[in-house]
Amino acid sequence: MSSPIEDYALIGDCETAALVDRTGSIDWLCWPRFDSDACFAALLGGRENGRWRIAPRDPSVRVTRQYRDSTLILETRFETADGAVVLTDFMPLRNGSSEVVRLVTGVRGRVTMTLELVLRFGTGAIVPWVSHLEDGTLRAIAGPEMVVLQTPVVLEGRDLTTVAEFTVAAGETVPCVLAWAPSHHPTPPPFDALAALAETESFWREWASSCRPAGRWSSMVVRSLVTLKALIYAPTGGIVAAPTTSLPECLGGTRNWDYRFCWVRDSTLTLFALMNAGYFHEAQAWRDWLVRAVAGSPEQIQIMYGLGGERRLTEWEVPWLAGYEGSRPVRIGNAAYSQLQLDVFGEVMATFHHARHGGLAPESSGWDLQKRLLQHLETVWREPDEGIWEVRGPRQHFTFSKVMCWLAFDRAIRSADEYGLPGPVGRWTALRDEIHADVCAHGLDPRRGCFVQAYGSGELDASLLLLPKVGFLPIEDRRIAATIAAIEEDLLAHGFVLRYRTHRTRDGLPPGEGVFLACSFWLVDAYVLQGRHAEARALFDRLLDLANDVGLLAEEYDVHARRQVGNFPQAFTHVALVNSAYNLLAARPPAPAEQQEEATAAS
Ligand SMILES: OC[C@H]1O[C@H](O[C@H]2O[C@H](CO)[C@@H](O)[C@H](O)[C@H]2O)[C@H](O)[C@@H](O)[C@@H]1O
Repeated sequence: MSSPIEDYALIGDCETAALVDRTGSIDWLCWPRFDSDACFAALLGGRENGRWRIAPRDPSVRVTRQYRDSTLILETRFETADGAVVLTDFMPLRNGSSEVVRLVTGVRGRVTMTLELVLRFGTGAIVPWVSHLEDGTLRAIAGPEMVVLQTPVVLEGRDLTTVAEFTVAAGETVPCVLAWAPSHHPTPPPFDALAALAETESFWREWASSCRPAGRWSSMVVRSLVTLKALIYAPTGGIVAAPTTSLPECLGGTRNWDYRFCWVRDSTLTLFALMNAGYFHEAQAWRDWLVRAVAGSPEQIQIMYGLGGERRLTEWEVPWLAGYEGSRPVRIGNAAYSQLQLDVFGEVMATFHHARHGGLAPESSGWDLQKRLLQHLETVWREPDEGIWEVRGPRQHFTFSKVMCWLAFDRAIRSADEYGLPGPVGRWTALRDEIHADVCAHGLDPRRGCFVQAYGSGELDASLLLLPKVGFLPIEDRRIAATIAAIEEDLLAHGFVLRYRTHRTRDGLPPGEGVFLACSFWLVDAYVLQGRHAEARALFDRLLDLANDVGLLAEEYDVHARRQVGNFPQAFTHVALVNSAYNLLAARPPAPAEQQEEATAAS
């Protein structure tokens, strides 16, 4: 059985990522891309579905771990009765090859370690053919894939598993390097693990050093940004929503989805957070990715794509995996790719508008693309859709979707005005005003005076917290105040925010899920706008407390089980965290005592 979600840490090389638990086991790794088949899938099944564990043979008295400063290099320290070792895990940035490096360094005494490598290609199903080459390399091949293990440790094959036992004394370092290559390529050459460590460290340090300081929240903000950067597929600029599939939104339930794709929504929001923190290079790469991905007929625009812009993301269920704590089915692919979600138009237009402010290099095809999107939006905004939450029930006229259509035209008008870009501005203005009137007429509950989830519905929806943030109505507007109050009354669980009441909404799925962390950060933002600073800070700090020991958050949190749930780590959540931190920071100047605290945190 896998570990609790919060026991995992992320390592990655900006093309794929792995999850390592507190016992030194890598239980998830898709190779060579985020969306490839996994060779370690124990996360969604058992050890027989593939994992790589390096840990002390005898029980550890204490396990602590941390990332090395602002990097993606994980250090797990095991204390045993015989001494202490540090296991350093990382994936070097690629330079033609792809590796997972594990270094075992003795800190005190002499510690006997065990290594157990279970390679199962095809996401936990295929046992490869394993051979020991003359130079000591272990090579595993099945079909198109090859994985090799290079280490001075003497390896042995037992029960379709590679095992070893070795002792590390204080001051010694034992390297283990696992490399992937297509099976028709030559076996990867010997790899200098220590040189790679130094290069990887300086890459991440340098990248993190240009982050705009976030006062007392700097370390959590940097961790979130490093995580977001790790989710960007470097060759194309596409951004995955999370590196995992099918971590359940409800333990033991069926709300299990594949997030290893690029949602236009999640990607734009990620960029927003990165730009907020001062990163524009990634924005440029993603804009170019988007221009390529949506090229062609505007009617065929999708809400999500593959890493390279692939369009067919057919969803299927994996029969051989038992699922995370029995949460089945395990899904690969995501049927949401063919949905209509009107909010993405607003998110795209807002992000590009923001990027212009930040000085993103002008590019004519970028504006052309945006104009084409608006042309298409003009023909579809009156349609019902699946909405931001991607319901699998009947389409509805979701209020948030319509508001984001308003936003799309509003930001286009502003871009045209401020940067002298060609319109038709008059046409966009008429549409913007028409949508605004439509939402105010149909998206409001006349009895309570608050906005509701969908036209004609009495249900609330946490996405409505974003209405003042995008400027649809001012925060002082009584309808906005009523909406925030109604959400506080109806959607809070232990002070955190549910997306909506699943048992009262036709989302096509059995009810029940955790509180949605991004939505909880949106409540922080709403409090900031309302000037409720103490409540905003209190909620923000409670949310930060949900992060695991290395600062990572999943999509949701189960307040009863006190467990993280949903895919992990999730971009959406970390994006919201970053934005809330900057919003809180900008809200008011810190008191003198806090200034001192923040200066210490930033140094
Ligand atoms: O629970 C229903 C839906 O859950 C997923 O969508 C959620 O994740 C997306 C990626 O982070 C996010 O963009 C969306 O707003 C969330 O609702 C899943 O991908 C859907 O297929 C599923 O219907």
